[in-house]
Amino acid sequence: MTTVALPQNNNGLNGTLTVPGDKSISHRSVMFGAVSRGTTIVDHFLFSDDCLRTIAAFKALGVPITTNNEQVTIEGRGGFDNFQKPTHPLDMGNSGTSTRLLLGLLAKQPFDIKMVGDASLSKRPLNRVIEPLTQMGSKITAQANNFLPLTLHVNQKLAGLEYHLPVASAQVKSALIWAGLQADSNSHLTEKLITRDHTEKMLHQFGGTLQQSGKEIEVSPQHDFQGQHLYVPGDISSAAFFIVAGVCVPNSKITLKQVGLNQTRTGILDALTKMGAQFEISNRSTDSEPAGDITIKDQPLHSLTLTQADIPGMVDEVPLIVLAATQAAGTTVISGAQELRVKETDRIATVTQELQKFGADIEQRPDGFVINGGTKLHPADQPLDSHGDHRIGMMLAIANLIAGGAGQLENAEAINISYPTFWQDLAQLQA
Ligand SMILES: O=C(O)C1=C[C@@H](OP(=O)(O)O)[C@@H](O)[C@H](O)C1
Ligand SMILES: C=C(OP(=O)(O)O)C(=O)O
Repeated sequence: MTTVALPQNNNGLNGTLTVPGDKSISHRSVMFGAVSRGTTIVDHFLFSDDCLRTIAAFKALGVPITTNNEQVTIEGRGGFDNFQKPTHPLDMGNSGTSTRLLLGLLAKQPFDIKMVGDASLSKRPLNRVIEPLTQMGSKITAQANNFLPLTLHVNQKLAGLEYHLPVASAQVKSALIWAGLQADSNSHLTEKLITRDHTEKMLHQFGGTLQQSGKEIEVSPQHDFQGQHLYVPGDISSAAFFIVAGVCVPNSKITLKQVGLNQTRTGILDALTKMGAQFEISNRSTDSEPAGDITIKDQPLHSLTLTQADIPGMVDEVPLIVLAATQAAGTTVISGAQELRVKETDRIATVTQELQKFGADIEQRPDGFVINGGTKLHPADQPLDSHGDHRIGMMLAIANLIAGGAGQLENAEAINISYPTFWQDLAQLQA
C-alpha cells in the first residue's frame, strides 16, 4: 500500500494540459489491430495498467505487439482463427473492459483459455456476458457461474443471437458484437439505454459493417478487417478530474487539449451545464472519434437531478459529479446509478464514506445519492482511502484541493490503473 501526501491548493489550477489517451478506445485499438490484416499503429495510446493487460493478453495469444513512447504497433492475425494457445492464464488485473470484451472476442477458439484477475475484479459480475455468450454456444465455466477465475473451453461454433441487454453496459454490448462477428448468422442486440459506441465506430474504421438505429444493433458475421493508423483522443474520464477542479477550485482557468467528445461520453459536460457552468470548446475535430479543446474556469454551481437515463453517458464520472454537487447551491438527487455498486469498488459506498471525511452532507441510496450542497468542505479529519479504486483516489485528490489543507491518500497506487501521469499533470497545473 502506498500512502501519499496530497498536493495542497495554493492559488488555483492554471494552464494548458493534454490528458492521456482514452482508455476505452486504447483497449479496442489493440483488439481490432489483433484481428485485422496487416499492421495497426496506434498513437497517443494510454499506457496504463488496464490497457497493458489487454496488450499482454494478445501477446500471450501470439500477436506481435511492440510499444514505443506513446505508440503501439500491432501485427494483425487476419481474423479470429490464428491465435496461439496461451501457455499461462490471461491475467486481467483490475480491468473489467479487458475481461468482458475478450470473453466475446475469444468465444470461438480451438483451445481452452483461462482468465484470472485481482481481488476486486474477481468480485465483479460476469454472468451478464457469460449468459448471452452461452446462448450463442460458448462454453465458459466460472466461479459460481459469475466470477473470475474462469475457463473459456474449446468451441468451434457460435449461433447468432436475439438479445435485449438487461443492463446498460458497453462492455456487454461490445462482447456480444465480438461474438456476433464470429457467429454463423446475424445477431440482433437491443440496448437498455444507449452506451458508449467506441466498438461500433472502430469496427467501421477498420472496414467492417454494422447496422445501427438508436438502441438496435444488427451484427453480421465478418472477419475481414484492415489494419489502420489511429490517434487516440484524450480521455474525457481523465479530463473530468481537471474539469471539476477547474470549476470548483477558486482562481482556476484550464484548457484541456484534444479531449474526446464522443456524444455517448459527454454526460459530465451536460451535467455541469445543467448546474449552471459555462465552458468553451474550440479546435473541434470531426474524426470518427470527435475531439476538441475544453476551456473552463471557476464559477458558481447549483444543484441538479440525475436519473437512470443520464447515467451511461457519465458512468465513470458520477463520483466527480457528487463532489461538484457538494459545492452547488441546493440539493442534488442522483438515482438509477446502481451500476456504480459493481465497479472497482462499490462507488456509491466509497464516495459517500470518503467525502464525509471532509464534512460533505451526503446520504447514499440503493441506486444513488442525495447531496445537500453548498457545504464548505473542511480538511479531512482522517486519512483518505482510494480503496484500490483509481477513480476514487483521483476524485479525493481534487476534493482535497477544494477543502484546502493537507491530506493523506492511502492505496494511492490504484491511480496507475487509468492515469499513471495524474500527479505530474496536476503539478503542471499548479506550477
Ligand atoms: O466499454 C468500456 O470501455 C467501458 C464501459 C463502462 O463499463 P460498463 O459497460 O460495465 O458500464 C465503463 O464503466 C468502463 O470504464 C469502460
Ligand atoms: C469501471 C472502470 O473500468 P473497468 O470496468 O474496465 O474496470 C473504470 O475505468 O472506471
